[in-house]
Amino acid sequence: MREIEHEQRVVSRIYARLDALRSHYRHQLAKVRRQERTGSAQALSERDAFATHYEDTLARLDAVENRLVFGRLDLTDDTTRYVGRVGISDEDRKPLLIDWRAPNARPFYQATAAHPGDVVRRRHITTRERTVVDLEDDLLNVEAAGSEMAATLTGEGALFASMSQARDGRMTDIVATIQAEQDAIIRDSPDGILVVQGGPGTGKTAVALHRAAYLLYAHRERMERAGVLLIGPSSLFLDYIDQVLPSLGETNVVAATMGSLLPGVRATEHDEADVADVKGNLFMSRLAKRAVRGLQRLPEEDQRLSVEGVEITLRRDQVAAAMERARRAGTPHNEARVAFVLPLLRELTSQYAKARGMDEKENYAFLYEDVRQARDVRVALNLAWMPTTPTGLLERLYANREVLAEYADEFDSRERELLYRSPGMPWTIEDVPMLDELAELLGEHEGAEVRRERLARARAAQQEIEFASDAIASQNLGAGMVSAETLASRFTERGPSRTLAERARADRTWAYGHIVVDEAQELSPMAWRSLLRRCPSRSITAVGDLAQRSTAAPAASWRATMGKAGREHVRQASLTVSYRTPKTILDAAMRVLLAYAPGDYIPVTAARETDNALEETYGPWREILIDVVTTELRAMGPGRLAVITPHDVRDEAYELLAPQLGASMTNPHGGRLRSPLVVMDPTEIKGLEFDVVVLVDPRRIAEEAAGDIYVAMTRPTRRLHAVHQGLPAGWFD
Ligand SMILES: Nc1ncnc2c1ncn2[C@@H]1O[C@H](COP(=O)(O)OP(=O)(O)OP(=O)(O)O)[C@@H](O)[C@H]1O
Repeated sequence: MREIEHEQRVVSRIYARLDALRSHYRHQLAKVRRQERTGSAQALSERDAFATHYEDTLARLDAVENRLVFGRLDLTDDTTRYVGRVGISDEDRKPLLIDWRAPNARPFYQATAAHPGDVVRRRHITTRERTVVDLEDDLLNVEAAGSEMAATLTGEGALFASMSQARDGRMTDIVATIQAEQDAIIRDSPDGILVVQGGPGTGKTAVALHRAAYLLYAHRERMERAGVLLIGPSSLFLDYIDQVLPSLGETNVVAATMGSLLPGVRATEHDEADVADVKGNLFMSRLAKRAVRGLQRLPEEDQRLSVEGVEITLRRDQVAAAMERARRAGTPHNEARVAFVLPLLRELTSQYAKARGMDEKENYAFLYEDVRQARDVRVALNLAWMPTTPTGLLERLYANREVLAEYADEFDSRERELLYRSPGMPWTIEDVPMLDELAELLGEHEGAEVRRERLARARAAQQEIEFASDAIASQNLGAGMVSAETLASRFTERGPSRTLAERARADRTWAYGHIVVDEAQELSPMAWRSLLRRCPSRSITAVGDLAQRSTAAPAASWRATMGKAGREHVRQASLTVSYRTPKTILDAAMRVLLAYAPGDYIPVTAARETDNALEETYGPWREILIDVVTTELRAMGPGRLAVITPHDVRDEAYELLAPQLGASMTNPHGGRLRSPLVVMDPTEIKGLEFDVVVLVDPRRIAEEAAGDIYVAMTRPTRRLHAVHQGLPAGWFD
């Protein structure tokens, strides 16, 4: 009791300091804002620099209210450190609280009885609002060093309390209870490609997000300037995790799905597995090259062209030479068109001047315009070097079986047929890497005017950055908290402009400082190409589980799924303890997976068990589902329940439940994930978790894809209830 009182005094003092800092920055911000908006551009820019700095700092301080302090380390030299969400010092700059990401907070996550380092005692402090409600100590002294087991999970009480909470449809951060194997991955070097293999519920998503926050802290200069890109499997999933990074005080992360990666295209639906397989194959990049090359066509013979009634000749050999030169420059197709067209227009202008008997030099501008605007000339040059957009080109390619046969000869006729689609159909998520590939090969498709405007904008942005750098330097701002880019992104002559994240999102050619990929097992080799393009520094963390792949064929190794990225410097790590799924359910899921897709899976140990974890009801689901779901909802109390069905009956199951349970399926305050009851198929449910899962027709899900049944069965934190008409022996025994 005395201990709790003591810790309460410390925690209260840290909160008091947090309040003081908040009010200090609020006061400063108000003062800066009161200053008149007059003066030189330099003065304005300084004012804005201050305002931005204060706003950022305030936003960070406001975001860390909950569980601000969660740990204490007692060291061999009799000193004590408190660990929390951010670093806070007192008025004399003496540290009161250490940021969880700082090097000297590391023993909080890493010290074990066997390897205590200089830690004598680690204490987990649990707070509710600002009140200390529980303490839990690990004594890491020499006597304890014999029991390695005790150190496998750290802070078990806090960990179990957090794991056993009812779900509310939003992921929360795990800073207070990060486990040692997770911490090692979170703090790993940013260089190269790190692939993390982990079974269901082992914290891959949590680790990926905390790693993003860690890198933004430990390598702030590099990461803040270029931003971090986070790729998730669906927008629903991004919605599920969107609280985590802000609660860790980080906002400079661009979250996207593969379907929203390419500006201007927004794909939300997947192709069928066999189509997806073809579209993900690296051969597609060759198809892209040939399709773009096909836009550059040498005419069969010389062409007679009419300009204002005067006949001139576009010579085949001159077209060939111009083509050769333009290609040699190595610029994308649309951009190289200028290099192709200019010498030919010059040549045609000479001919035209001669034919009209006029002096070429004296009348060049006007003769040149006549030639350039002549319909014949435009048509002939376009046919030889056609400018186009990625979507236009792919639409024409997929709608033409002959062209497909000509360009895609690596594929057999069945595979080519899978690519065929009629024009006007919406793009799928699997189309995006190919569109991205084409965008890269084609380059910008824009008139000279648009290009000039873009260049002018880029120059203005550069000037703003220089301005901001000056402002930071002259005011001694920054200290790793704010970069010139961030500042420049907040103000322009026209007032506040887009944030770094917004600018990065809108720019196909943006080079990110780091990319974090979740559910990476779903990425095709073509998708990996799109990601590598966005990260020339090859600083990538990919987390996933090969056993949870949706495709019919399980992948043998990570490298095999990654295409070109697999040939880069790839390090692998694994996570082996599941914090979500109770043991009985996890074991059953593994048995089913092995029955449908035998393989060598890295074993996963469940950290917890629940009573009555498995249940089954026999019968036709259309007749019994309402009863099963109603009973489960009642028994669950607070929390969330998911009904998981095969894809083709998902809507039917929803319609069946809606008349009686509609109220549980809507939440006016927070979208679908926040409602107590959802109906989803195995693709949508990926990465999410629920207290209770009712599984409809599991056998069919398993027969369609072993990975899908494994995903579906491992979503619950408490209980799995299957509704079926017969299962093979061994499923639930
Ligand atoms: N160290 C931890 N402390 C507390 N909770 C944890 C910890 N690690 C993971 N969890 C919890 O376990 C659950 C599963 O984590 P997460 O979703 O990150 O797993 P995953 O490996 O991504 O799962 P899946 O493979 O199913 O996508 C989450 O509720 C997460 O908060």
